Amino acid sequence: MSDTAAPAISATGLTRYFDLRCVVNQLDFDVPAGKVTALLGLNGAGKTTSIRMMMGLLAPTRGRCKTLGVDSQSLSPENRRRIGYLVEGHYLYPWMRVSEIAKFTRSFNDHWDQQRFAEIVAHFAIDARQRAGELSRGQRAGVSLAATLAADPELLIMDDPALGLDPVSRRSLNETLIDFAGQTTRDGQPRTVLLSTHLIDDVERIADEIAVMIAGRLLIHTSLADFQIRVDRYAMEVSPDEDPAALLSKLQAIASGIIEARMVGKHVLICVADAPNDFAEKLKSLAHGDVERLTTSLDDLVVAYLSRERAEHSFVTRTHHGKDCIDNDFLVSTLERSR
Ligand SMILES: Nc1ncnc2c1ncn2[C@@H]1O[C@H](COP(=O)(O)OP(=O)(O)OP(=O)(O)O)[C@@H](O)[C@H]1O
Repeated sequence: MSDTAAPAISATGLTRYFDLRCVVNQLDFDVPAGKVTALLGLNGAGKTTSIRMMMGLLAPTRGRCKTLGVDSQSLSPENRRRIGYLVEGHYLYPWMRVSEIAKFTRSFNDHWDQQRFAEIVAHFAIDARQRAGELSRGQRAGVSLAATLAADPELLIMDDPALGLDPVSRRSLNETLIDFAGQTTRDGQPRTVLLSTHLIDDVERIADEIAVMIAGRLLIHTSLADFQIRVDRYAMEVSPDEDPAALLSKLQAIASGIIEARMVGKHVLICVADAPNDFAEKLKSLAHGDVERLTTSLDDLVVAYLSRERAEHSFVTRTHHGKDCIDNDFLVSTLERSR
């Protein structure tokens, strides 16, 4: 899929207030067609509110959003047919058998794929004769997923679909998603997935792109590979009487992308984006011992961003103009002592 194709979702200045509180703040966010994009953020970051505006279920206070090329506030039933929307909770009529849920849902869906429904249901080890009320939470998630995907959506938006699922159900969900995202629709359109989640391990398995929201703002949006390449962690040994504020200033003087610096025991753990080539060398000149570049999981990197109270260093590789934009306006770091 070419990166120049029109985005599946394109939000411009999307903003939402509840009373006087701004919960989504000037969101510029393109969700590329044909890719799986994971939207991350702490509780209350504004993910669900953003998704509801993208789905046309909530009006923005300012700004706008095009979903599959149409203003999200004016999506027709035909437009909506191309969008699958799955939220956590997975409500199903408890008295319906799984097979009846399929029959019921397909009755208002021209593109229904019964084989896909049956395969997904089987993947979650569900007997189609069971009633929804008898299913476990994971199985209910499986039926909702099957019903959503059997409708052959071009755009799939999922809000925390794996919430509360056991590891086996989560694996089934992830495998189903990977399989689904890799296929085109019956009309030959690439499939796009936007997934809000707290499960970073899952993101690593299924997402192409990662977007991070903090306090209503989009802080990072880039490819997963780029994120992992651009963000690094180091451990630097320091003297026990090191002054944290002075050390932080020195760190910021050698790299503008300091995301987090935490004192743990006699080490400072530093998370940095776009570190200059000589960063490790310069750290050595500040250290009172070893400097080590840490092998770091995606979880470590994301948590370093999320653990800040305020949005700090950010990079959004996917702008409307397709160019990289590094926004250091939010670079306000504090060095924390946690010993
Ligand atoms: N209808 C509403 N009225 C008032 N405040 C709301 C409403 N909906 C959401 N909020 C507030 O907006 C903020 C953002 O909520 P939102 O559900 O978008 O966050 P989220 O990132 O999806 O969080 P979570 O990860 O917990 O699902 C929260 O502080 C929430 O309390």
